[in-house]
Amino acid sequence: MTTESPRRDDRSVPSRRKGPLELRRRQALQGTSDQHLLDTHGAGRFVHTDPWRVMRIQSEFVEGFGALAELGPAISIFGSARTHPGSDYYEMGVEIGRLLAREGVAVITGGGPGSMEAVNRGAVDGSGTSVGLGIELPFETGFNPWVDLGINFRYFFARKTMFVKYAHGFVVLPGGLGTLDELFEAMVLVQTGKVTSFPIVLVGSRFWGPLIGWLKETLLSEGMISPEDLDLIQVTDTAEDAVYRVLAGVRGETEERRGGMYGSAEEEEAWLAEKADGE
Ligand SMILES: C/C(=C\CNc1ncnc2c1ncn2[C@@H]1O[C@H](COP(=O)(O)O)[C@@H](O)[C@H]1O)CO
Repeated sequence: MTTESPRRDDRSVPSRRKGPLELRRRQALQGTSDQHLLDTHGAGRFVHTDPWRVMRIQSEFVEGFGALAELGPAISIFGSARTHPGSDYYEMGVEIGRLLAREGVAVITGGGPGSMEAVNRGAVDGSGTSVGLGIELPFETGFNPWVDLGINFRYFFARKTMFVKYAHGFVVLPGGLGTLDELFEAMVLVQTGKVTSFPIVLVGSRFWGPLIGWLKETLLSEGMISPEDLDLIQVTDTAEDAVYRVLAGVRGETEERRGGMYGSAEEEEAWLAEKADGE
């Protein structure tokens, strides 16, 4: 038995157009857009629908672009939400914020506690521009007191766009999952050519060393990344060198100065040898 195709103009099949959509059968029996707009029953439900979310997402981009368009030179700095004043990582963050501010470079952080606070604090101390891009979380922490220009986001992806679009490079302090997410997103954007000339400097060789070792010994040796991908990141141990490297990278000076991730090919060899000796 063959099944005949229904005729396009079969009037027994409910059908109608809704903007660009062609709707048939059950799809066509839902109300029109105007009916939904004017209907007061269940008012408030609409804010949980995807079209409404699209508007909110759009407004986050509009707000972000509007607030940051005239920021000038800026560096985004990531790092743990859990470090405390007095710890090495926190104090490193303060110093990096201060040094960038003194170079006339704005800092952009996640606006939260820990190393984010440290960097914002340093920027204020250095009389610079201190930006925080907050994120709505179930455990709300609010902006740290050293954020001078704060924008709160509902959506991670809109916020991430701002970190990249308005910064000329990234500095990454030790951190957890949030920091790793931000680091790897940046690396993928550079690897895939979505952003160019974008230096990424990791601070803390003891902290980052094992990750770099894994990238080399597992990802590279199993052919999951190319040797050039390892050049996407640099590692250093001082605030001065981190700021020097990220600003040199912004100015396109990276290649003259750098032979490998550890500043020079020799330094990198030495680090690898030390690691092989069972550090
Ligand atoms: C967990 C705590 C506070 C959370 N508040 C945050 N506010 C703003 N941005 C945040 C927050 N937590 C994480 N981030 C982002 O991720 C990075 C740090 O995450 P990690 O997992 O601590 O490494 C950071 O760069 C932010 O952009 C306080 O207990």
